[in-house]
Amino acid sequence: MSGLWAVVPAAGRGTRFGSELPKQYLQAGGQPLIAWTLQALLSHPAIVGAMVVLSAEDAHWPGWTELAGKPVLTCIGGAERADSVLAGINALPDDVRQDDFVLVHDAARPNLAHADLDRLLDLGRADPVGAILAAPVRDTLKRAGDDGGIDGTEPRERLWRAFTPQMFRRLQLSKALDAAHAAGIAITDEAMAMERQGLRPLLVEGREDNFKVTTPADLARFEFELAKR
Ligand SMILES: Nc1ccn([C@@H]2O[C@H](COP(=O)(O)OP(=O)(O)OP(=O)(O)O)[C@@H](O)[C@H]2O)c(=O)n1
Ligand SMILES: C[C@](O)(CO)[C@H](O)COP(=O)(O)O
Repeated sequence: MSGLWAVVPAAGRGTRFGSELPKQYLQAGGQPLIAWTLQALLSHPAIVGAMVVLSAEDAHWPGWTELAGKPVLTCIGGAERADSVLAGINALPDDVRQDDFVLVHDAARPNLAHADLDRLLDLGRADPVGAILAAPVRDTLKRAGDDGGIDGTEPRERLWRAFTPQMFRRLQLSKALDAAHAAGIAITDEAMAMERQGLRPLLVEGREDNFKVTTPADLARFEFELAKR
């Protein structure tokens, strides 16, 4: 089975994190978060290269052209994450066929485990649509009122939290993203674009520690995870 390219959206500003430096370049364990993310992907035998999607204003990209002996390419993303993902897919090398699976993984998720990637690839490759890593909601969900009080409790049966990587076939995903963009629909993950096409990607349960670094508490959590390695 041929290897997969990973599209790594890394063009965000990290507004919710609140630092001057975009969060994907914040240091943990002696290197920027994006280095941990790329190493987690490129050290896996099934991943053959990474397309890192950068902001046009990015002044921090270290300029890697190879990591773990595999090619690292870059392109410029867009205003929204979905725009960046589409730019990354369109910039992939021509030898990535239209029906090849591609993996999309947030630069801001540095703690991806190979066991999760193995499971996603095994199940996703066998699925007619593709698959995403996710985890069932295990907490009670409250809807907040404007005053900070509880407006109600939401049913959580069969609710899952979507993670990345998410894996879909190149042409099918680019068409779905194009369609959502044309319809002016805000897409927050690749699966949502596929769902809009009437497709039902497979949910693959992944580890809760494959979290996205969004706030300073998440960075502290990743540093704790590193200390356990
Ligand atoms: N226009 C954008 C926005 C986000 N991303 C990337 O998508 C991933 C997940 O997005 P998020 O956690 O929201 O990152 P930011 O957009 O940077 O965070 P914020 O919403 O707090 O600004 C990150 O790796 C981010 O760099 C991107 O490539 N292009
Ligand atoms: C793609 C994602 O990480 C899945 O949970 C999430 O939707 C990204 O959301 P963000 O607001 O762009 O961080």
